[in-house]
Amino acid sequence: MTQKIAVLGGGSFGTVVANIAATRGADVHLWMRSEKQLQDILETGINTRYVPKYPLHERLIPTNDLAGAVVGADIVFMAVPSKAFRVVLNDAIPHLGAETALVSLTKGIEPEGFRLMSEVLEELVPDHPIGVISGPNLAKEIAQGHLTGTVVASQSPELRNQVHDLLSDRSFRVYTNPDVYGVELAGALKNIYAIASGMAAALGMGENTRALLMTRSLAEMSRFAARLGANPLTFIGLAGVGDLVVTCTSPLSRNYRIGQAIGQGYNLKQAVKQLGETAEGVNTLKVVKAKADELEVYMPLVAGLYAVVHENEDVDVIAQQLMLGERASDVEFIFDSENC
Ligand SMILES: NC(=O)c1ccc[n+]([C@@H]2O[C@H](COP(=O)([O-])OP(=O)(O)OC[C@H]3O[C@@H](n4cnc5c(N)ncnc54)[C@H](O)[C@@H]3O)[C@@H](O)[C@H]2O)c1
Ligand SMILES: O=P(O)(O)OC[C@H](O)CO
Repeated sequence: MTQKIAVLGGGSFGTVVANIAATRGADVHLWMRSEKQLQDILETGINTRYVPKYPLHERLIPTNDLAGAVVGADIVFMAVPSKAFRVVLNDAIPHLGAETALVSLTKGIEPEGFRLMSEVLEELVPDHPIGVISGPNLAKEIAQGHLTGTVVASQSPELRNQVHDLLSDRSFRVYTNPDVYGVELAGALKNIYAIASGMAAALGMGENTRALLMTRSLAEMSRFAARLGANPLTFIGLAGVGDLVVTCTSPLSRNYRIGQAIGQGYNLKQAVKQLGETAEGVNTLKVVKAKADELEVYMPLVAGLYAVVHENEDVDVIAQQLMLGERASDVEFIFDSENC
């Protein structure tokens, strides 16, 4: 039987995931709140604002009727920014079927209580199968047909298989992982380091610097994640290394572009305004800095970036402090730092 899929959020990533599912034969309802955007898609068959030149499949039904999109859906994919996630989910809940699965595509953290989106799902829809998708997935590259890998994480093997079968196609390969928290945390954390990398590029720093930054970012992310109970090995997969590589090197990443703008001398407010799209890393940086301070996790890059982005500290001064920081081990999950 044809599956009914709902994707809530008509931005770049929601649109490409909806289109892949439609191309694979599902009936897909792509919900967006903007009437203007809806009319544009109905008239042109393209989401011009977010993914121009990407024709949408005829099975993709754009709509602003949330109830109509969600009723009878086998899977609801949540594709709104983290700040809107809880509100949109609450609006959708009355229309969910008893068996409907929910999968988050969102890479952010709710500031109150440091909740990841899977935790918001567990809190609000505890009886439904839930999962998350994360990985090196620049929406605009997926739209261009570039070969792409992603990760679906869920504690339910049935849901992992269901999403794998729904979204796998010639240019989109789906891997699975049971570590929901680790996959999701990796996707949220890498946005922070993409800002730092964009900034370093704008300041003319070299490839040695980029390699140093990305490798130490990975060490810092996994240290923090391990302290929160995630499996640090998850970070060597696509959701960790993979996504860190793509967002720390590509100007298609909005978080990277925020860093570039700050490196060019714009302040945060100007950089966010200029971007005009979601850059989750800006808030994630704040939330993670507070959590790292609370848990006393050593995160020098987060502390340094926070000082530059949110406290207007001089980037050269912070970079010097980082370079002259305390003695540290290269690979800390293997060697005890006391013996290095
Ligand atoms: N774009 C990508 O390449 C990409 C890839 C993977 C994951 N993500 C993640 O997916 C999430 C969504 O990102 P995106 O790129 O699609 O964002 P986007 O900025 O392109 O679009 C966000 C969409 O959500 C809508 N929205 C915002 N607030 C809303 C609200 N209160 N109610 C209803 N709709 C609302 C906007 O109108 C817009 O249609 C983010 O967490 C992002 O990190 C993005
Ligand atoms: O544009 P960004 O920085 O939100 O990154 C998009 C995706 O997360 C890349 O995997």
